[in-house]
Amino acid sequence: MLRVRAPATSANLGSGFDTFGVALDRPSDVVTVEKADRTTIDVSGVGSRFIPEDPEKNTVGAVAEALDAPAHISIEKGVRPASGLGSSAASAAAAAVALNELYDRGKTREELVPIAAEGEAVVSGDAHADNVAPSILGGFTIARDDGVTCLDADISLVACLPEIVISTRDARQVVPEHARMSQVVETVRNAATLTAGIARSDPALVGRGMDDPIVTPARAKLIDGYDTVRQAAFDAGASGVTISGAGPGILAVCPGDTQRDIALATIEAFAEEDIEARAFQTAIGPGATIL
Ligand SMILES: Nc1ncnc2c1ncn2[C@@H]1O[C@H](COP(=O)(O)OP(=O)(O)OP(=O)(O)O)[C@@H](O)[C@H]1O
Ligand SMILES: N[C@@H](CCO)C(=O)O
Repeated sequence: MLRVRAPATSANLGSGFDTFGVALDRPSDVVTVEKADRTTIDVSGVGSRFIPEDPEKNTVGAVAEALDAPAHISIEKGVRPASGLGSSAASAAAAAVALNELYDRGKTREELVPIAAEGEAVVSGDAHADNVAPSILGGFTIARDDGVTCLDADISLVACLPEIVISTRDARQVVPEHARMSQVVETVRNAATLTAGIARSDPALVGRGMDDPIVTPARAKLIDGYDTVRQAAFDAGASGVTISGAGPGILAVCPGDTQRDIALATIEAFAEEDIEARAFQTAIGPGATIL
């Protein structure tokens, strides 16, 4: 029997759609695996009643299949599903690390990324790796089809989670098919600025580099109160604010000692719209850990 904790993640960071992601130091999922003749799954914890236990429909089932590692898999959810905090990816990442170890498959952490991404295909129709990469490797990750680049950084964040449900599948439907060249230029400029900010652990640069003129404006329409909350976070000192993953979570970068004020400001701004929310005061953190 083996237990692995894998963290929530925030993907995209605005300018890095389907490419950038960060591991968050909280919340997380814990997955326990035990060898079995066929894969079975049980799920407990936050939002577990919305998560299928059928291996064909749960992200961890796809991972067990891809590693040819049948097991009884117990998932303790700490990351609410359909949150924008990489809930489905946290379970997949934990299962990939756990099953690789349980069956002695000898894959490196980087080799486990596309395997865990198979789980994302089950829930969103697309095997994007921008959540599973940081959940497995930790830090800030740049996920490409041919591998992952990983950087450590010390950045404080607030992840605010409103009581709204948006599925990644639905949020991918509103992504524009085309962009103007001026928008592409702005996105490249911002993505480069953000990456430099990560390399320097500079929250001002990271925040400035999160602006995205293409995907975020289209998705913001799905989140009631998005503009109010974004402005409230900036007023409380955030250096950058964007949608976390496919939403509805919102991610704010917190310079200096602004974290608590930003967390409260985002909760209050959602409350003004009659939406309950909770805010995690978090930071870029480590990847999956064998317990
Ligand atoms: N192990 C799992 N954990 C969480 N959700 C799962 C799992 N397996 C399947 N699902 C399904 O995946 C969906 C949630 O995934 P989705 O990608 O929409 O949200 P998310 O992972 O929180 O968000 P994001 O990828 O935007 O950060 C729900 O419909 C849920 O039932
Ligand atoms: N890059 C993905 C992350 C959510 O799974 C998206 O924004 O759709």
